[in-house]
Parts: sequence; C-alpha cells; structure tokens
Amino acid sequence: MAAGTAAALLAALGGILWLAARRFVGSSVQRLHQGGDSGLMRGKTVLITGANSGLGRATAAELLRLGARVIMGCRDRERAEEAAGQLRREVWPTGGPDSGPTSGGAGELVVKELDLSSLSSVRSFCQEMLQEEPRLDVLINNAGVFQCPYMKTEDGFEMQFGVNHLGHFLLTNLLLGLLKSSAPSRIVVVSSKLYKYGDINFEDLNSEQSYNKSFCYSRSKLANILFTRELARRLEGTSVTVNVLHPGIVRTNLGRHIHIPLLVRPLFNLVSWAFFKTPEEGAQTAVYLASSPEVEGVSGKYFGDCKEEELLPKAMDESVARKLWDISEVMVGILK
Ligand SMILES: NC(=O)C1=CN([C@@H]2O[C@H](COP(=O)(O)OP(=O)(O)OC[C@H]3O[C@@H](n4cnc5c(N)ncnc54)[C@H](OP(=O)(O)O)[C@@H]3O)[C@@H](O)[C@H]2O)C=CC1
Ligand SMILES: CC1=C(/C=C/C(C)=C/C=C/C(C)=C/C=O)C(C)(C)CCC1
Repeated sequence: MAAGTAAALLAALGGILWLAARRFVGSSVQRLHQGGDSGLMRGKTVLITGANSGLGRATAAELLRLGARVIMGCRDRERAEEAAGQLRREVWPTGGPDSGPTSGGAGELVVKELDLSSLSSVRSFCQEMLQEEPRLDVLINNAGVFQCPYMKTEDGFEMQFGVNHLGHFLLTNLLLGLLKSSAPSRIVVVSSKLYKYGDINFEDLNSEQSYNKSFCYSRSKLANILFTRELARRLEGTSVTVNVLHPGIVRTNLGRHIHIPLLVRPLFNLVSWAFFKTPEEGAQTAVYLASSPEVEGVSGKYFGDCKEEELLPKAMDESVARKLWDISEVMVGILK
C-alpha cells in the first residue's frame, strides 16, 4: 500500500516536472524584437483591434518594443486604459518611451474606442482615425468573440459573424484609403484553424433558422480567410498586402463563454497552463506578418508559427469569396 502511494506520488511529481519543463523550455517560434531589431517598426503606425487582452495585448507589447506607434482599438475605454497602463510599465519600466536603456527606441501607445458590434461605432472610429492619423502602416484585425450564446449586434447580425467578420470588413474598407496612401502597408487578419469546421450558408448568415455556437465561430473564421483572399485579389498592384494567420491554441480570455464547473476549473487551468501557448508565443505570427522584411510583398497567404500553411479548398473558393464580399458590402451598407 505504502509502495503504491509512493509510486503514485512519484508519478504525479514526474508529471508536474514534465509539464513545467514543457512550459519553460523556450518556444521554437522566432522572436523578432530580440537582437538588433528593436527599431524595426520605428516611424510606423499600427492599429490593433481588441488590443486590451490576450493576443492583441501581447502583439501590442511586441510591436511597441520594435518602435511602433500602436493604436489600441478597444470597445471598453476603462479596460483599454488599464491594459495600456500595464503595457507602458512592461515596455518602459523606467517611465517613458525615450527614457532609459531598456526602452530600445520603443514607440507610442494610444487608446481609441471601437466597438465592432456596432456599425456606427466603427464609422465614428474610422472618422476619428482619418481626422487624426496622417498614416496607417499596419492594420491588425485581431478582436474576436468565441462561442457566445445566441445574440445579435446593434445592427441585427449574429454576434460572432457580426464582430469577427462584418465589423472588421467595414473597418478595413473605411481605412483602405489611408492604408493605400501609406503604402507599402500591411493588413493582418487573425483567423483560426477551426475555420475547417465552418461553411458559409448564404441563406442564413445570421443563423436565425438554427444556431450552433461552435459552427458559427468556425464560419466567422472561414469568412476571415475568404475576406483576406478576396481583398488580396482586389489590392493587387497597390503595395498594400493582406495575410491571414492562425495563432495555435492560446491561453487568453477567449474561452469566457465556456462554462466549466468551479470544481474542475483548477484542472482546466493546469491543462491550459501546460499545453496552451502563452499570449506572447501566440502573438509571434501576427508580429512577424506585421513587421518582418521576409514577408514584404507577400499577400493572400495563410500562416501559422511564422510559416505559410496550406488551406482547405473551401477556404480558396474564389466564387464564394466574391459572393461573401458582395453580400457583406450590402450588410454593412457600403454598396457603391
Ligand atoms: N486563444 C486562442 O486559442 C485562439 C484565438 N484566436 C483568435 O485570436 C483573436 C484574439 O483572441 P484572444 O486574444 O484569444 O481572446 P481575448 O478574449 O483575450 O481577446 C479578444 C479581444 O477582442 C475584443 N472584442 C470582443 N468583442 C469586441 C467588440 N465587439 N468590439 C471590439 N473588440 C471586441 C475583446 O475586448 P474585451 O476585453 O473588451 O472583451 C478582447 O480585447 C480572436 O480573433 C480569436 O478568434 C484564434 C485561434 C485560437
Ligand atoms: C484557457 C482557459 C479556458 C479555455 C479556453 C479555451 C479552450 C479556448 C479555446 C479557444 C480556441 C481553440 C479558439 C480557436 O479559435 C477555460 C477552460 C475556459 C477556463 C480556464 C482557462
């Protein structure tokens, strides 16, 4: 009995040590801001949606370290200011962008209100951007909602499709002029491998006939990829590129709508700590696509872990991509 207990304890200890080793043995994903790259983004303005949390927040930190002026497009000013304060302390521990040896020439951080579940909010945000910002070098469409219960946006769209696809669709279209006048410029779209389980049902884009929260998330992430590929086609010859990525499975607040009973929460936390990427690891592909000279001129491609990956045929279907574009224009009211 005693030997059995000791063996079980040893196995548990071994397991914990193995998990800890996995977490602390560095990720193989390249980190661009280390070494001589600290000024790579100096003079460049980057807009990141949903930059107060998770991947967006980590992407903001990395791009700030590379010297960018980072605009955080966030729906809740209070949460955004709090995150901005933390980011400033993290990136500039000595007090300001230009103070101290650790600053590395780091850029500037600005918070602007943007609620992607409201077309009028997207419109006023873009109006403010066009009035106040002389240039926009990189747009990162990162904000997202995951598997929420059925709800509608202010304009009557199913929430996941409305925020993850339509809100960003309008945002990108209204900022295209600024991106073109700042060319060479880049658009980076954060999708997910879960796009594989979605399809675009043009008969029921708002899921009024039936709602499956997993399927609707996947549909919105497939829409992100089709949008990227159609936009890349439309932007040929403009020096504005657009690429899409999946970040892997990352420990962020995205799972907020998943209900886990309190008692098993610690187990889930342990598993996510051990096996999920950190936000910093998950953000590397977005940082890479936003800043690396390696992807200059590359457009319409799908990336994971800073490498191009293959897409399923349904994500490369040009006629579906065109149809989705046309319907999205009507839905957000920008049909010319
Ligand atoms: N985490 C993962 O494993 C994966 C994530 N992704 C994608 O990564 C992206 C970032 O998610 P992640 O960092 O994980 O999750 P988080 O929940 O940590 O961050 C999501 C961000 O989106 C913002 N957001 C949500 N709704 C709106 C809205 N209506 N208007 C403006 N901003 C909004 C959130 O704001 P607020 O804090 O105010 O709610 C938050 O800042 C998403 O597109 C997601 O689909 C893809 C694959 C895997
Ligand atoms: C981190 C974490 C959770 C899980 C989140 C998950 C599982 C998110 C998965 C997101 C994916 C796969 C998105 C793909 O696009 C829980 C269990 C809610 C609570 C404990 C902390």
